[in-house]
Amino acid sequence: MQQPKVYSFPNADQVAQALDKFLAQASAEAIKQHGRFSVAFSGGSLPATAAKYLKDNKSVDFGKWFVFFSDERCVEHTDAESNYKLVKDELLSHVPIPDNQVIRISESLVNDSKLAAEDYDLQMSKALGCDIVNQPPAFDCILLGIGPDGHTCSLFPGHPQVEEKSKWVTFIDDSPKPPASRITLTIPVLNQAKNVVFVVTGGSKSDTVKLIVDGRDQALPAAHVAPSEGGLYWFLDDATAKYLTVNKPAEFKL
Ligand SMILES: O=C(O)[C@H](O)[C@@H](O)[C@H](O)[C@H](O)COP(=O)(O)O
Repeated sequence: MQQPKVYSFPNADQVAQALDKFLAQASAEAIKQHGRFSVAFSGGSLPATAAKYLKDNKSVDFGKWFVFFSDERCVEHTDAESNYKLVKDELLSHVPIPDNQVIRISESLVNDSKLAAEDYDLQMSKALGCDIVNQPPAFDCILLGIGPDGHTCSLFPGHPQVEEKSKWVTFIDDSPKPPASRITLTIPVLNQAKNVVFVVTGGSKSDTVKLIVDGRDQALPAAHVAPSEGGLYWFLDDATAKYLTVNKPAEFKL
């Protein structure tokens, strides 16, 4: 596992500018190497930050992007709680990603999170064109946030989903963060990715980030994210990075 690369910026707007540059380069490299860019988005504040400059970046070949969701609430696609709706509003409705290259939860299954998770796993393996029965899919990029409790995706402290090793998509019906029913990628998938990028701004999680980035406190699910061969990145604002002393922020240069 590589050491995390930590970048810190004066404010969330500059985090968004840097993230735009990072994603533009990562997607260009992936498209050059294997003809597509597979990226998974979390919900919360992440889509707005990731899309702020990216949605107007004319250098990006969005036609070769395949968009997935690191986790998703078990709700209709038009529901205000839907991560698909959030990413659509912030990014998908502004850029030319073919609709059949956006892999979303099946609406017909949102009332059965177990079936929704199994279906999403099948959709994921079909879209990535690989037989992932024996090994997790290798996303080009997975974009993650964290909660104050150190959750990421819908992997929450003290919940069994954090330890799931044989499924690539699992489900939860007692999420401490509403809504209660969700599907989520599992740690083996996150750790197979070529790039995992945490985006945390606002300053309210500086203690949590310290425990994860410096302390690698395994009680916190986000600390389980350690890509075996891929890169691990933290895009933070200065208010969030202020307690880091072991993995101090480095100069951002691509
Ligand atoms: O569906 C979700 O709720 C998210 O995927 C979740 O894991 C989110 O990333 C964190 O809760 C951070 O959310 P904020 O960035 O809004 O604090």
